Amino acid sequence: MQPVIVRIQREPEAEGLPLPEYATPGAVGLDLYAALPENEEVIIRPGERRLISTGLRIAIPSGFEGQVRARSGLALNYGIGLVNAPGTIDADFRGVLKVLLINWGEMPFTVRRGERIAQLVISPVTKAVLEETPTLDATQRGDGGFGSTGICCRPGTVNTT
Ligand SMILES: O=c1ccn([C@H]2C[C@H](O)[C@@H](COP(=O)(O)OP(=O)(O)OP(=O)(O)O)O2)c(=O)[nH]1
Ligand SMILES: [Mg+2]
Repeated sequence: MQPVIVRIQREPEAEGLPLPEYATPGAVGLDLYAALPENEEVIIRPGERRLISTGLRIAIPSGFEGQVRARSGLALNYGIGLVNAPGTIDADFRGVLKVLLINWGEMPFTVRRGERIAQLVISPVTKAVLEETPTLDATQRGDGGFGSTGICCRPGTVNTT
């Protein structure tokens, strides 16, 4: 796999923090660090959402996108997710990358400087060219969706519980 170069710039708030990094050689997400001031913590109460800065600006090359994804450990242990999961980082975005956390759990969750709050996946994307047409080709699925093949079970079986 040929790595793609993503240029990154730190704001003063991110000085002293590690750059986002892959936790293991096979990891696909770069862990993102909260760039809160040293003496400031953010408490997210159950049901609340908070925007946390990474203090970083990045330039994703054209043909790629960034996806901000939740960390499953925070989700499992504290109910912490992303309101806009996954967050979309456009290739032309040059603002400060931020993470929109939400507390789906039962306990207040505290975010402190330097904590790994989410992960950034860089993915290739394709651009669509829309062609308007009066008819579309027929398919086996047709208009079916939203559980048309069966809600929970093997296709064609009925959930009786
Ligand atoms: O979790 C996120 C999601 C987005 N962004 C930044 C990068 C992205 O390129 C920009 C716009 O995001 P999006 O297109 O999802 O939001 P929008 O509501 O459509 O805003 P806009 O009108 O600016 O596109 O905001 C973040 O920093 N974090
Ligand atoms: Mg947008």
